[in-house]
Amino acid sequence: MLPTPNLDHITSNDYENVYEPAEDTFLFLDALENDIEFLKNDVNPCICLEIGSGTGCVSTFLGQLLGDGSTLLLCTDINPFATAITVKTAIRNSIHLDAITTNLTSGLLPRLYHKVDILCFNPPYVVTSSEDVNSKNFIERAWAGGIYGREVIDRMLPLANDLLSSNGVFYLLVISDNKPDEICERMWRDYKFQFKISASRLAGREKQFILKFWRNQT
Ligand SMILES: C[S@@+](CC[C@H](N)C(=O)[O-])C[C@H]1O[C@@H](n2cnc3c(N)ncnc32)[C@H](O)[C@@H]1O
Repeated sequence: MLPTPNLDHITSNDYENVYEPAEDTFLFLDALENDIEFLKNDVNPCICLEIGSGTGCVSTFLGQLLGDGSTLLLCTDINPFATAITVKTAIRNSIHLDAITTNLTSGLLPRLYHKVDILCFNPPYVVTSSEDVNSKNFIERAWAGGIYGREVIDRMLPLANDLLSSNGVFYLLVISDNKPDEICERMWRDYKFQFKISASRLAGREKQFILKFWRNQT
């Protein structure tokens, strides 16, 4: 396994405002590393986009896995502290990426000259009240997913359909409470995305899954 990105520039004070990498983050890294030959050879990405990049650990790791620096790495996060740290993490690990503070993909489209080939989202997925989804507290906003933990996820699904290139792939982290079967059915029914569970892990009592969606037979 490639070493995880160096995060020693991030202080405990930073983690009061930015989601600290946890089991879900590391499951994401595993799923990307397991798929790297497929991603390099079959997807051959021009643009990768991570929504909700937090510390930037996932996108920086993806940049390291892809290795040649020719893929444009873009990140968004609704939290300005997160986008600032995402850029620092990339620089600390000699990766170039751009990070934009915005809600999901708003404000991003004018910057895209090509559809997205690899889309990653480790969303707020914990079941909470709907009010918590729009909390002013950035840490709460990192995990609060509203009803069934699906409120942010459900806003992202149609955007994934709009953004992905024809051979693009979308990795989405979910937990059992989010009803992964229903998400997959919806992606197939509404957008004809094929799907599989790319990785899964029990973290405490929570079963986490990385769902992988794509359009073509790959
Ligand atoms: C579970 S954390 C994941 C962070 C990081 N990707 C990781 O794996 O460690 C979810 C991230 O999504 C961000 N987020 C929440 N709602 C968002 C939205 N509407 N648009 C963009 N980012 C959002 C949070 O600020 C947080 O950084």
